[in-house]
Amino acid sequence: MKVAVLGAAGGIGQALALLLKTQLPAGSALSLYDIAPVTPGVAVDLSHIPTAVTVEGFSGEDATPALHGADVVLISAGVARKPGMDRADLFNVNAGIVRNLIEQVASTAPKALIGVITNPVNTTVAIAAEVLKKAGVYDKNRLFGVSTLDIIRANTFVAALKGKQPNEIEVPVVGGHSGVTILPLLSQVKGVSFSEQEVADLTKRIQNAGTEVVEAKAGGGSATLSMGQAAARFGLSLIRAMQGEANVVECAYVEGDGEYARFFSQPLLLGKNGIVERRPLGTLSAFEQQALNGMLETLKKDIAQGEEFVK
Ligand SMILES: NC(=O)c1ccc[n+]([C@@H]2O[C@H](COP(=O)([O-])OP(=O)(O)OC[C@H]3O[C@@H](n4cnc5c(N)ncnc54)[C@H](O)[C@@H]3O)[C@@H](O)[C@H]2O)c1
Ligand SMILES: O=C(O)C[C@H](O)C(=O)O
Repeated sequence: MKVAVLGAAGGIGQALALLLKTQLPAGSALSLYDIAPVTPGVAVDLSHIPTAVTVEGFSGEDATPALHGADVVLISAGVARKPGMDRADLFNVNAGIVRNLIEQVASTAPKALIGVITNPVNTTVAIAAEVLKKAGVYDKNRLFGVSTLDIIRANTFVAALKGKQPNEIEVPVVGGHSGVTILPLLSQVKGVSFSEQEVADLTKRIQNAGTEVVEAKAGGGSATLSMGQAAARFGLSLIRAMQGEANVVECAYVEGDGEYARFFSQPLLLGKNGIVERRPLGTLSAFEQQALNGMLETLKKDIAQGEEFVK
């Protein structure tokens, strides 16, 4: 299997590349691309780690040398938030970056599974879908917005509150990846229960966790290390499913049946060609149902902005 990371010299890209170098199955290839000239050096640095994963690095305007033969492409190229900004403020710069990179994926690795990390995810995934469609290679089972960070955060916060080990907790997080569109389904977490106040407080904390990091970094960027871990988890799940492992389920932001919005994060059964089955959300509490209804206008607007951008 070959995994390409686009944006590989950045905060997320380097953390993700390190985790993939140490955790991809033996015989895998890791291909790093970033506009920054340091990228081949990042690859040389990683190549000294003794695992059976080859690493190559490419820089400059052309991403295609990194994309030849890629089975999975993870994209974190773009700018990150500073305090006072919300994710939508990144659109002006990142929309064009994602469009350009996806055009190159479409021409060079049209069958790859693509994970979009670059914000605003609610919108950049719609851009990616429209670009792939224009190129005649869109397959809605192969394009994912990576929302795994919301899940690992939710797992961490719930475990801390309830005195559990984080690996015992799995919180489904559905909707989108910003503010009110992030909806943790706390009513579905096995082995714990919550008061109404706990649900309200936890939901708010999970929705604001990105801002918590942006403010703590005080102008030095947004989440990179936890996102590296989240993207590695998601990318490795894609690889495990592609290699035939059964019952690999992850939540991600994908095009579904449009019941809530064209793109929506929900649990997905993964397989050799990406999504095998979109799983239903299950029974929602009254709080969750109200939050779901309340997010849809925002989410649909975010999606429409991406669709318009490519028209
Ligand atoms: N999906 C999520 O949950 C999630 C979480 C955290 C961050 N993010 C987003 O991920 C993105 C990257 O964050 P980061 O902290 O790694 O930022 P960063 O600034 O550390 O790294 C971004 C990298 O992208 C590269 N880049 C910029 N323009 C490029 C282009 N045209 N082609 C190739 N590479 C290019 C830069 O050279 C840089 O190395 C941001 O948009 C951020 O908001 C998403
Ligand atoms: O908050 C951000 O800007 C980055 C990312 O989307 C996050 O959730 O940490």
